[in-house]
Amino acid sequence: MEKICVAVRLRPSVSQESFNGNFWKIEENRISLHKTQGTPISGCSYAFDHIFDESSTNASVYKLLTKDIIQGAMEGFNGTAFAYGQTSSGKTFTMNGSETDPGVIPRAVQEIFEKTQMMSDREFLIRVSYMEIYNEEINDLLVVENQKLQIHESLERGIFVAGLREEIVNNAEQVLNLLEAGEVNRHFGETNMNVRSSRSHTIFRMVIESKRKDSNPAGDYSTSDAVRVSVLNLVDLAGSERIAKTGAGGVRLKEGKYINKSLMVLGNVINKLSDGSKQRGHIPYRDSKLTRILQPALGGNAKTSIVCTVAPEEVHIEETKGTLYFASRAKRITNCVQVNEILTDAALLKRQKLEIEELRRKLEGSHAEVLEQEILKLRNDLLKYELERENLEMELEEERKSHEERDQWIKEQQMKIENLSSLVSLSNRENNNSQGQDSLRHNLKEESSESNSTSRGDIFRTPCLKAAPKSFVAKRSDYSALPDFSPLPDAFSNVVDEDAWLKMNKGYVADLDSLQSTPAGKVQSFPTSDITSGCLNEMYDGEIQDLRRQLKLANEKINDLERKHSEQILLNQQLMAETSKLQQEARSIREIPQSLSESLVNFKDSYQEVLSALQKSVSDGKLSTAKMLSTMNEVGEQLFTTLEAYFTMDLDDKRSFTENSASVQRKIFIERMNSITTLLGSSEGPITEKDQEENSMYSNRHKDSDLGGEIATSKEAMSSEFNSIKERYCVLEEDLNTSNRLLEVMKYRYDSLERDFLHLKDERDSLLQMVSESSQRLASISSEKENALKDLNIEVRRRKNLDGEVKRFTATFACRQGQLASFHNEFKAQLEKLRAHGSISVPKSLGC
Ligand SMILES: Nc1ncnc2c1ncn2[C@@H]1O[C@H](COP(=O)(O)OP(=O)(O)OP(=O)(O)O)[C@@H](O)[C@H]1O
Repeated sequence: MEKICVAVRLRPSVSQESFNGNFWKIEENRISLHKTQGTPISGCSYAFDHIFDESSTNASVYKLLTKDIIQGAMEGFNGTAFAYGQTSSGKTFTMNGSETDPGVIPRAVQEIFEKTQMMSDREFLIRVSYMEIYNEEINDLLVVENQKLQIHESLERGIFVAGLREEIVNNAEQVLNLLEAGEVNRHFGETNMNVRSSRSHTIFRMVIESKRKDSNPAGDYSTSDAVRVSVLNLVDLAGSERIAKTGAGGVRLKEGKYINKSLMVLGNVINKLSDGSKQRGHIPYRDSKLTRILQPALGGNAKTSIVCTVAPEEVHIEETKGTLYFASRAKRITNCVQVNEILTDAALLKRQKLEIEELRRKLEGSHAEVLEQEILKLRNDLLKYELERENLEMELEEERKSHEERDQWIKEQQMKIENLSSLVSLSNRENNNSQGQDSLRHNLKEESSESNSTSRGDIFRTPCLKAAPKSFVAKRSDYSALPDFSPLPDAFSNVVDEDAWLKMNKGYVADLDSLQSTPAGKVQSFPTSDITSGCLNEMYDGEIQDLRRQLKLANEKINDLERKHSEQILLNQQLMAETSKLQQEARSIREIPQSLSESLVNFKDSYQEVLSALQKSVSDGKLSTAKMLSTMNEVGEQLFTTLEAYFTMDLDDKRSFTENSASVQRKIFIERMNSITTLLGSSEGPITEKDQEENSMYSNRHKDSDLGGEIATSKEAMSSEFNSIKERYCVLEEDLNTSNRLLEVMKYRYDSLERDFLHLKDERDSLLQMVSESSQRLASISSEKENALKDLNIEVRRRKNLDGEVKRFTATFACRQGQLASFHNEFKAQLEKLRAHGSISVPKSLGC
């Protein structure tokens, strides 16, 4: 356990005026606030590991605060150094420094490469990355395009930023150039407090891997093949700021809120960690990206130092108090630091060889040939066993790998089954609501695109990582395994205002329970290597039963839908028949006026033919006036009777009106007219005496009556008759319009029914498609499952056999070791005996 090293640095005053108010006084490692007269203000005195006054240099800060961390990093310990403080208090100055006084980062880089030269017995591989957290988004400062990167966590890599560029570097100059390039991409902005204020938190990271050089093959068995991997974070935080003082507005204001919020989360994490392990409870690392990335440095496996920068001006006293309070809390945090070593199999084997060689050396010097031979035999045996053991270990390793692959495969299958289940249940829901079809299809699409992208594990790799020498990173597997994605709170952009700032800087401990928005991670249980095939069977059977049940339900729903669909079709057909009947009716109604007008034209033609025939007969003197009049009368009567019958029949029952009945009436009339015309034409010769007599009789008969009046009366009757025809025609037209409207409505209804029908058909088709897809998937999953079970059974058997073999081998090995030990003891005893008897002179060094 190791405490975090905390220091405070007071920057030189920027104000020209001399102090005439309260001021900060530094005595050794204590800083306290004093009144103008010099008396200390109670409760405002703080002690830290180191305190740097205005005259301090970056060199001294580096020496006291970071040098140890760098040494640790070279030896395999993780390390973090960061600067915290209000805006314009000197964080960037401390971390980056100036040309004349380089800061912590350039000094650290320089020293690391100097040390790699000095540690000539080890070979190093160093990678660097540089990122910023701006408005709660992680951006790569080495590659401008790498923006909004995500944080992930995996067993092998711990917490890491996916997609962050890692450059392999060979010398300090290369790193400083990268830093310079990164600085260009960093977010700075001008505020009232600082013309070049950092608007983001930056993390400069170096990953140092080292391995002892194999330069001593002659048999220095004290060497180890372990690879040390350490991560060094050098962090320049953005400054906490009072909105009122910085005069921030617009973009600056937004940035300020994000900065304050993340620093508040950092403060909360520090407060929680400083509470002591018993009262700690949940540490809200996940509440900000900054704390999530710095998690190992805060209460984890890292040597950590914090330099808290403060401003001496009286106007900043409140902020300085806040920073000092933060520093005091941080001082209480203890980390659990350990070397990060990866032991290779070769290293383990070497250790064993070393033990055997020691044993051998002890026995060396004996002149007894028998013993020598025995030793040789034992050595040979041992080598044989070692070989066997190596083979077995290799086999075991392979088994383990294939087991892991199988586990991974089973996990994938489980996920597929889960996806399928959710798909089927979604389909059930969707059946009840036809409008949800689109979203279901969308889900299907998503699902398929997801399955297409299972190979997208690449995004978790560090894309630009240059290939390291294979031998060097022999036991480091690639990082493509699925990492645990660490969600961060969405509502990060919640306003953090002046009030929040004040709380933060007065050491206010926020209600952490309300901040703990990160739900505890759910542990998904996957079948482990020692799970029995029976358990797997049960598990899969249960899932498949469940799937089948859901499929059955879906089928029932589909059947129900199909039944409804056929009912709709029946209704549709009825409506269509009705519609076609109505259409026919409307068509015949529409034809009535035209047929009427045609008939009228025909009547008119026939009537005019008769009239002209009469006129001709009268002018030729073939027909007497009396005859003409009586014929006209007859013709008129005939015409009206026919018309009356015609219209009465048509209009009273327009439904039964047909072209045939109309033409029959017309034909009768025309025939009658033709016969009159023929009759008139056939009456030849001049008017006879009889005709004249008839004429005179007719004249006598009608001499009192007015002929003109009679004609006028008949004209009136005719016009009234025409008027009534007109009225009936209007009525008919109205009826026709109504029918047309009715027809339109029917047409519209028909169209909508047709649309519904097509829609239902589509739905049915897509449902059928889905069901067939689901069935196919189910079938393929079942066959895959069966195969997996078979493989698993074989695997389990093989594993058992191997375990047995390993046990047998270990027992034999132990037995041989025992034999060797007893032989050694015996040999020693013999020597002792011989020495005691003084029969031979045995050198003291031999064997004892
Ligand atoms: N110890 C120091 N000696 C000399 N100058 C200093 C010192 N500390 C800070 N300064 C100067 O004060 C100014 C503000 O410092 P700096 O930019 O490092 O503050 P900061 O805390 O990083 O601010 P911000 O949070 O706004 O980025 C700079 O001009 C810097 O050169």
